[in-house]
Amino acid sequence: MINSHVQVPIIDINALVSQTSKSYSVMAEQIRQACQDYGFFYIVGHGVDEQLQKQLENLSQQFFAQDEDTKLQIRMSLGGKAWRGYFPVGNELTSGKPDLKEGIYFGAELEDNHPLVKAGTLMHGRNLFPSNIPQLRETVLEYMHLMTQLGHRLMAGIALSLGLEESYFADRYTQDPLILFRIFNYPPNSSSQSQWGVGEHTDYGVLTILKQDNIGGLQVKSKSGWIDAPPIPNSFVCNIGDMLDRMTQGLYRSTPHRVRNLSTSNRLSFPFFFDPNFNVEVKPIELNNVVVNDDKSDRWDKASVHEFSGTYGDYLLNKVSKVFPELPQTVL
Ligand SMILES: O=C(O)CCC(=O)C(=O)O
Ligand SMILES: [Fe+2]
Repeated sequence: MINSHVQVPIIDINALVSQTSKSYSVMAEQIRQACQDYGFFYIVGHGVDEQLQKQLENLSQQFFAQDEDTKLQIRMSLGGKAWRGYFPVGNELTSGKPDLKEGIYFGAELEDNHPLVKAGTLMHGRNLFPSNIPQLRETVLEYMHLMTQLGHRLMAGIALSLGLEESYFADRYTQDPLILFRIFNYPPNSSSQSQWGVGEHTDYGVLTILKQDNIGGLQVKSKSGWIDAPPIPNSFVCNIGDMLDRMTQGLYRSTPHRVRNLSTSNRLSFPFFFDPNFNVEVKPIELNNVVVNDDKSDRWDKASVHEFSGTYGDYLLNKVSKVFPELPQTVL
């Protein structure tokens, strides 16, 4: 059952990205409300080049339309410890169940002599790009660059929404963020038993910025039940992840969400994950008047993000090792 009376709020962030206004107090309040009530919000007025977005969509469509063997030329097992490349439908698990989606994993493009790559750190390294669609490389790199800039501005907005100084997160966690980017293709449900494109989960980091095409299928678990987050032209869907839940002691919840493509066409989506630096320890923020919310029973995985200790990398690797059990699992 979907509750169609409740909607994820829409926030215009033009002032935040163009930095034209000295006062962001109204917007900061909107962000606070949205993060507390939904853990999700749409952004408009973000200024991300529409032409580039269109190009990204077209090239991605072109990639997924190819036969499996061609797509497998950049398969994840060739990406080694960097965990980059293509995975076919059914290979990624959410809560132990295969998702009805295929996709490509990307991340910050790091040279072999980068210290983290030299140390053999999982999830760091070079991307795998398809040689037969050469424009995809520059388009993805440019898109990740713009999303990274946007991520920094949104974290400034989130800091303000918590009554913190604008640079709070940059100073402690996201000066050099962990960047992961994925392109997913959700085929239509062919069988009568409709399968989840991605099952119920929360995201792991601080902030996800999602571009979705015009098909729809994303659902968010709001306080009044599951609601749709339908496509809104030239918007992005933002949601907060487990690390922001942890930092705010549950004031900003990492909200469960899931996807089911009930249309008869493929659905493309482009989640961009703006996460804390891999090697930093994520600690609670000293917030005034915050009632700690750590009710594990209502979390999808019955786990507490508040109990773990260690770096963001430790948290992430523990999670993702369950998603792709067959990939390299050791850091060194
Ligand atoms: O495809 C979508 O709309 C959402 C994907 C998602 O939730 C994720 O990758 O974490
Ligand atoms: Fe997600």
